[in-house]
Amino acid sequence: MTAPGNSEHDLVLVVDFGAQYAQLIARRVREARVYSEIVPHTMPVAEMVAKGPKAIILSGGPSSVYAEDAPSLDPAIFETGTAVFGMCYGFQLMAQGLGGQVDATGAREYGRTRVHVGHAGTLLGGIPTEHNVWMSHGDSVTAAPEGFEVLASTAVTPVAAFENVDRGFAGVQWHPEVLHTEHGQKVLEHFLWDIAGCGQTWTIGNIADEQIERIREQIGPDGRAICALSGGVDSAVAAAIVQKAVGDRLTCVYVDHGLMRKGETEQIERDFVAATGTKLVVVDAEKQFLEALAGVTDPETKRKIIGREFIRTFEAAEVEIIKSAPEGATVSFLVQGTLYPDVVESGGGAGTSNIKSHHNVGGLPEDLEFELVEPLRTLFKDEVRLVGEQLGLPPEIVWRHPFPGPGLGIRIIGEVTRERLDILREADAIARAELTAAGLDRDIWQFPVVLLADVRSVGVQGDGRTYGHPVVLRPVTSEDAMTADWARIPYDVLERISTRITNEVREINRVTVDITSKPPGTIEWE
Ligand SMILES: Nc1ncnc2c1ncn2[C@@H]1O[C@H](COP(=O)(O)OP(=O)(O)OP(=O)(O)O)[C@@H](O)[C@H]1O
Ligand SMILES: O=c1[nH]c(=O)c2[nH+]cn([C@@H]3O[C@H](COP(=O)(O)O)[C@@H](O)[C@H]3O)c2[nH]1
Ligand SMILES: NC(=O)CC[C@H](N)C(=O)O
Ligand SMILES: [Mg+2]
Repeated sequence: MTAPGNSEHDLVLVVDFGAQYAQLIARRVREARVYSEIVPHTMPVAEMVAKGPKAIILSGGPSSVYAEDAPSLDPAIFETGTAVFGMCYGFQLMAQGLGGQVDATGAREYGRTRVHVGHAGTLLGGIPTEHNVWMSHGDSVTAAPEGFEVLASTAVTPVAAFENVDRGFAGVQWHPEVLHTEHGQKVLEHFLWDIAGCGQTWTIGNIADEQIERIREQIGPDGRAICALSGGVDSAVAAAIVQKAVGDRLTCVYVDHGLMRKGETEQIERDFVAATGTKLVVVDAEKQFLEALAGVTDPETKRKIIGREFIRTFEAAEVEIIKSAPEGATVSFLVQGTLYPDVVESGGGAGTSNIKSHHNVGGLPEDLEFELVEPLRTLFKDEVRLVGEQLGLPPEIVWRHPFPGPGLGIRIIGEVTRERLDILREADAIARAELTAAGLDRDIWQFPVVLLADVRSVGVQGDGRTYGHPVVLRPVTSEDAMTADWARIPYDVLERISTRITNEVREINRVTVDITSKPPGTIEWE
């Protein structure tokens, strides 16, 4: 995305307090046709002001405003004459910095929460009095600062939104930037357009063309690259972009680590090449991965091992590729389909918590010798799907359910063994087949099946006692994986899945459904 000229477009700064959603806020601002940039909370106010922002948005964050080492906000920001909007932690910072009060009231709200709009004001104008928003907080504003009007409340949070339009200030306890919050974009637009007075002049450029150009420069005229290709949409789109940039100097490498689903490797070997015409090398690395994972149960340790073994596999593949490449050729670039959620969940922001180390970001080994090429690193899945469609990739690839790089390894709770993988593969194949048969693939974002391998429960089958394992069905709806809701799968479909799994997979005698949203849960169990 090219920076706008200073005078041409209004600028909104998103101050990042370690939020999961800073990049999402910046994106929503751009969708409101206003240019935005993210800055760390450590940037001095004078430096922010020097950028000439029309408005400043304060993000959420993991800390408590009253904690000793909490990222703070220089109150000078409120004297600059710039409009300010706070979300969650940012809202709490505004309350604290302007003379209100924030406390740990014990009222915690995670996920879907009903808000009641008592007084719409400018911020909540035209929005239904009762609506659902997505919350993720443990602290609450207990008193709004003087001169502010309280606009909304929830059953346990008396001050859930406020504004002082004369000074250009507003804030909400919830997350208007996430998909699951109703009317979130409207709230943001009311702030940007009606309170801060931002002009609607910004248009989003053509992501694919911009990236192709950038990658052509990064790899240079002679460089060669390998692409870590999984058959999923992210790496397919990344590969397509890089192929357009450097042509056949790109080789794709698919790793069968033994943690894939039933039939997946065969499908990729067959369909992917047919659909895209890429050069594909398939590496059988099952033994290597399972040996490295033997005896390991801790989720983060699993993730780091898998991340490391991926890189070791790519290094070995590189050596093979060079052997058959023209004389003097070297490969030093590794293309990955890394998306922004992979980065932020791995703790890759200013003060951002490490939620889980994605194998392709936080799970990379320290001695990585490849230079990474990640054309999708600032994007979200729905944007990637759009780029995939623009590039002409077939719908079976663009709309495939995401499947994490560590595969079934992070869906077996306990040690990963070949036997357990086979059990899970069977259960997973049944769940997927029934979902497809019910015509629900496009309604569901993802449908992990999780094997609780160290848990056993008593059952009765064929008049005899069984002592088997439970599986958890985890169907969710989402658009970008940043937030998710549990999917309301029809009972008859659940029934078919349950009956088939317990009939057909001998080791499983119980099927359960996970009905937790994200937050507080994540999509995967590990
Ligand atoms: N089995 C694999 N072989 C080679 N590379 C892989 C494999 N699994 C994952 N990767 C690499 O890790 C990246 C991140 O994995 P991730 O699952 O997030 O993306 P994806 O598989 O491309 O898309 P999707 O999210 O649709 O599954 C991939 O884009 C790819 O570069
Ligand atoms: O390639 C990946 N490598 C990983 O290490 C990884 N961990 C989670 N995921 C996927 O990311 C999305 C969000 O996951 P969570 O809600 O479980 O954090 C979901 O779509 C998950 O399937 C991963 N993908
Ligand atoms: N999501 C957030 O910004 C949370 C703010 C603060 N950590 C709380 O729990 O209240
Ligand atoms: Mg994948």
